[in-house]
Amino acid sequence: MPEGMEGSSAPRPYRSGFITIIGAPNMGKSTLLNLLLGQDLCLSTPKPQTTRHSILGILTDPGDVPCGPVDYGSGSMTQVAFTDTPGVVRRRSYKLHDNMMSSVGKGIEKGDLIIVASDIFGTVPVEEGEEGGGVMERIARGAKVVVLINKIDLADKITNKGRDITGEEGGGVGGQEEQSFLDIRTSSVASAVLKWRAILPSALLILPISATTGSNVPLLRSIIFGRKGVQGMIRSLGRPIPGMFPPGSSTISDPTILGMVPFGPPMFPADAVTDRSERFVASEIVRGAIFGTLRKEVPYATEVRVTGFTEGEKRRITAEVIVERNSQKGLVIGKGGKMIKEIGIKARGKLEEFFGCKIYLDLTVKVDKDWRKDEGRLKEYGYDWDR
Ligand SMILES: Nc1nc2c(ncn2[C@@H]2O[C@H](COP(=O)(O)OP(=O)(O)OP(=O)(O)O)[C@@H](O)[C@H]2O)c(=O)[nH]1
Repeated sequence: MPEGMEGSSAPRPYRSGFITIIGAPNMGKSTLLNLLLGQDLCLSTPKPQTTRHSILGILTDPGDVPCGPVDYGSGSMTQVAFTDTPGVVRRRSYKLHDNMMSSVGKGIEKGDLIIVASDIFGTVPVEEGEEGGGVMERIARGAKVVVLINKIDLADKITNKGRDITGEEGGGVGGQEEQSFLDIRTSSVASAVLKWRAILPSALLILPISATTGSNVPLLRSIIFGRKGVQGMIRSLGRPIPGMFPPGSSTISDPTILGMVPFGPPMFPADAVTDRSERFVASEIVRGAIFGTLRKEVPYATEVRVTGFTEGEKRRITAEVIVERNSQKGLVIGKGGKMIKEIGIKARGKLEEFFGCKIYLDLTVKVDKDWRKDEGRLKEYGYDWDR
């Protein structure tokens, strides 16, 4: 039994399960998971296709959770292992894309609940078959699904301000009418909800959120963990948006909410955050600094390999930045080493924040021609075909 899990053999007081977050590139999947976890585990940048590996983020809710039909009180516990997956790409140009989509498919297979992340700018349907990683087929075999319409903080930018999303007469701002759900009054959000309801009629919930401002994320969390009072929380928010709940129901019934995560003993120690190694996290942080510094295609052609990682209060991390061409090597290094220095400063700051200690970072740049096309090289760089 893993350390910290002693006494977890009785299955009933626990719920534990996998929730897989999927969606098109740049929908805010990683931002959302970081917010749920309360730390920056996953790379989130304005560039699409930042996420290349599926990453498990573990959240354990230790108490005051009604874990099902029976309220077990403060000894109850729910553990959710969220999987952040790469954005679903339609055009696969490299073996790397095959690996990314393979991990989406594996995540979908593993998920007890699938969260489909979308945004208000144009819903990208999850297609059947390879492009969608088989999500429709998985739902047909019993996976539950929740759709999130992210980036509602930007809704005003693309739609008429002040329009009541319920579409009912007299629903304008400042009237005497009942408050519409969460006071989101933009038609873009309302039409996105209806669009997704048509695509995934069985979705348990279609919820507008903002992963940057946190709008509705506490509600999402309470729903996932089946917290006490969640029904009241939903009711207090006002009229539901048409299509938010499955046909025929105006809210989620208690058993459905409480059943999002199945019964079972915890899968990880209560203080676990991820199943990934510290070296992996370090390589992702350096890759994030590259995405945040370099332009156009270059970040996509780079990989980071941590070659040295010491423990202790002052850590030394050595890493290779791998590129595909000599010309890219020049761009990564920059005039007089300016670029690599900037990447190093950004990465070191984030590394120190994550690991909570002083970091010495040594970066070197290396060319490995066409590494993205070569399965063997991908495996060597940690692209796992089994997860
Ligand atoms: N305004 C706004 N921006 C957001 C929100 N959520 C995410 N973003 C931004 O959207 C961009 C993409 O976010 P990510 O979390 O990297 O998206 P992703 O879906 O993981 O992206 P892939 O790596 O392509 O799969 C980043 O610049 C985020 O800061 C949101 O709710 N509102």
